[in-house]
Amino acid sequence: MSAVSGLRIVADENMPHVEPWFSGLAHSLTRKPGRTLTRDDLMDADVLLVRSVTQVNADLLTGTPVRFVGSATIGTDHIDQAWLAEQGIAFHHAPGCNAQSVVDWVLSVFARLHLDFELPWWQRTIGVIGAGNVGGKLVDRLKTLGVRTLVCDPPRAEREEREGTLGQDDFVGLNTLLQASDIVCMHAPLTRPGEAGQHATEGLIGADQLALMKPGAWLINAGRGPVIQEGPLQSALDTQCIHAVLDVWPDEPRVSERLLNAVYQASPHVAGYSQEGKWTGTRMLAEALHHWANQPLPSGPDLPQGPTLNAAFFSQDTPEHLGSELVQALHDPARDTVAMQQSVQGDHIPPHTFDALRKEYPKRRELAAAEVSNVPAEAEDWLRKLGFRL
Ligand SMILES: NC(=O)C1=CN([C@@H]2O[C@H](COP(=O)(O)OP(=O)(O)OC[C@H]3O[C@@H](n4cnc5c(N)ncnc54)[C@H](O)[C@@H]3O)[C@@H](O)[C@H]2O)C=CC1
Ligand SMILES: O=C(O)C(=O)[C@H](O)COP(=O)(O)O
Repeated sequence: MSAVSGLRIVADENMPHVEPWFSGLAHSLTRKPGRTLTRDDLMDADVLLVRSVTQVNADLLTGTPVRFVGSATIGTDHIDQAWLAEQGIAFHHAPGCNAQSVVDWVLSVFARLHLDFELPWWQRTIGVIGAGNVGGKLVDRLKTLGVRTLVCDPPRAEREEREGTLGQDDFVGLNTLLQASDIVCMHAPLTRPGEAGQHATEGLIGADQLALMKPGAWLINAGRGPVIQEGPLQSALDTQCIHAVLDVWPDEPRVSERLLNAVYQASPHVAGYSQEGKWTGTRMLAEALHHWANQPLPSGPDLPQGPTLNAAFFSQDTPEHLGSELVQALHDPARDTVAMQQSVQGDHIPPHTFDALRKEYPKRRELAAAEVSNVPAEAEDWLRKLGFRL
């Protein structure tokens, strides 16, 4: 195939590192707000680069010259992949790009629970629903830390049974996981019956499922909001003794004040927003587009060196306490919660305010980017297992 260049590229204005990686291929590079992108914006575009807020389907692309769509995300529920394939439009996304970021975000929530409630989460049973790139990494990290984990992932369990590769994780059914877990972490994609049949996840967690949870258990969702039904969740938080931490919302980008007030920690769909995760998402699309265009990938930008944390400045009561404080130093979910609470207008956070919180989100690094100095010998093993470099 001959090399393609001079592409007219339209990219989401919130996608970082686009110029250094794509300008060599571009005749024009136009940045647009992804949420409000229209068909008219694409009448002169060959390539469309989006994030999770743009619905890419026949309504958006019919009659446009777009031949390549890239989404710098793990999730693909905003993309009508079947329609793109029918039209012969190439599609690429970025599987796993920000998986470590989400795992580190979960650890920051655990650290908050430890510091606020003295909850020794490492001695509890943690259930993970959806064990792909994100959930699988989380399970591995928890096992390394010696935590008892339960995994519910029926599509993976079926595939591994078919392929004879069962054994790495002990899969359990959803009901068993909900009944037996002290903390439930949700990392399933948003899928509908048409594409995923009996394993569709939309509305997977409703009143019957919430009623199975242990009194006092925690439900953490960093997958997609509509996997949990809003009404039953609200009732369970109001009347049952369960607690929730939400990064994604049933009616996102609108968040009701009532639900916001009922959860312990809240964030505006930013679990994957580490600098590493965003950098990798854009780079994976750059690789895919350069491959499609039969052009060599330019050397892109590098991320700055991560921070150094001096353990001597943190409480060293126990290794776990030091770990929680260091994790909070890199990312404190309480900061996001306050920002969400301050964004309520009337009885909800409006979509444009939710999007503004995401657009202006402070830079965040993954645990592995941070180097910790002056670590007491007894804490070294725990900090390494959490993911820090010493
Ligand atoms: N909050 C955030 O910022 C982010 C959210 N996400 C969301 O997390 C989801 C998961 O990400 P990855 O693990 O990288 O995706 P993945 O595709 O690698 O894994 C998803 C796993 O969920 C499993 N699954 C599917 N249906 C299920 C069901 N009914 N019950 C239990 N498990 C089921 C699949 O078999 C698969 O193993 C993404 O689809 C995306 O929607 C991803 C990145 C950032
Ligand atoms: O990768 C995914 O999937 C996500 O959920 C993204 O982290 C969401 O970020 P945006 O694409 O909406 O910026």
